Amino acid sequence: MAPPKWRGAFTTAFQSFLSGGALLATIINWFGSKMGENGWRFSLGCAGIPAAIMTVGAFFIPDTPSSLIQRGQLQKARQSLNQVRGVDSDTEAELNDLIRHHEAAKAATKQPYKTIIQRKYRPHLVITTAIPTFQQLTGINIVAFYAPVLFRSIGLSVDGSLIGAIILNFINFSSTFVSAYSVDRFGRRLLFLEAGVQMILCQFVLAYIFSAELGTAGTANFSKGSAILVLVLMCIISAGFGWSWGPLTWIVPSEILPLEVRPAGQGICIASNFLMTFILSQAFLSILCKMKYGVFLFYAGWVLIMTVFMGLFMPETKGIRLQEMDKIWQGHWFWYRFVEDPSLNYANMIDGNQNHNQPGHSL
Ligand SMILES: OC[C@H]1O[C@](O)(CO)[C@@H](O)[C@@H]1O
Repeated sequence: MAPPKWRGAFTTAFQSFLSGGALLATIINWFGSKMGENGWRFSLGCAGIPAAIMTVGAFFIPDTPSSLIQRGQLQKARQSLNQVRGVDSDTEAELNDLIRHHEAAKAATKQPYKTIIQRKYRPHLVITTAIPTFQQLTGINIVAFYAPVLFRSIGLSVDGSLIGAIILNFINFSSTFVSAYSVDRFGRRLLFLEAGVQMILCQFVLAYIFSAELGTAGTANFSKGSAILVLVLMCIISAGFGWSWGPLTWIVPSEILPLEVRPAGQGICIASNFLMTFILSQAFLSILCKMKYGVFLFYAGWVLIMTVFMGLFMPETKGIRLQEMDKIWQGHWFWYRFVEDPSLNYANMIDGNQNHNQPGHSL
């Protein structure tokens, strides 16, 4: 529904609300911690408020043009598209594209999971699974879930640890706005690559500080200066995450998945993310006890791998219309061999040439 030019900024709102919710929850918990034994009831009760807003708000969400087309309401779809794009814009071409994709989707949705494992969807499947899995391997939820515990272990008071967690969440939330501003101007790849380097460097320095202050015994006391440095470095990691892997994990799959495999792809994307969140949060304490400061090197290693992966396999998708997304795979140095090039096939049909796909240009 979002115009391609501003699609990244619009989709970033999803992550802004997620991290905004986490920030609010941390603040509520901080108030809860001051309320004595009923504090947890207050914290838990507040969780019902957004659920109520969502339930009521659902009645006011407008239908998207795609959904109207799926239900055969073409006239309403046209009106809806005109409403979104403005009455002056020529929306007929876009409407026809959407109808064409819908026809393809209808043919494929009988067996969506069987469809998405076809060879021509390999780039979509790999990227849609890799990004949400990697997102968790940045270690962000370890920072999110265990920040107060980590802050306690470096000598901060209970109150100080909760405030530290609020600061971290605030940085994470604010940086999603940096992403909203830059993602459609500078592109997705730049944000992935820049934030990757930023997070790796901070994780290395964190490993060094923890090893120098705590060694492997984990019993020494942190100096105040080091404790502050730890908080600052974690904030820098949080900021990098907030303007890259946080929102881009939802933006990229939503823009690369063609309609015919979109439901299956989105399902795989969310499932990979939640599965990885579950595994890492369950394993974290054991990993921490075994690896001590090495846990930061563990995550730095993963961020290095995923940054190289993005550099090699993730084409730029900024401003590309969904209907034209095929072209970016056809022009990619690696993925071109998996996708079909309809224009070449058409050419073959006309002049009988047996052309093979050639990468047009490397993205
Ligand atoms: O994108 C979702 C991820 O982002 C966070 O909300 C942090 O900002 C994580 O808790 C979650 O796993």
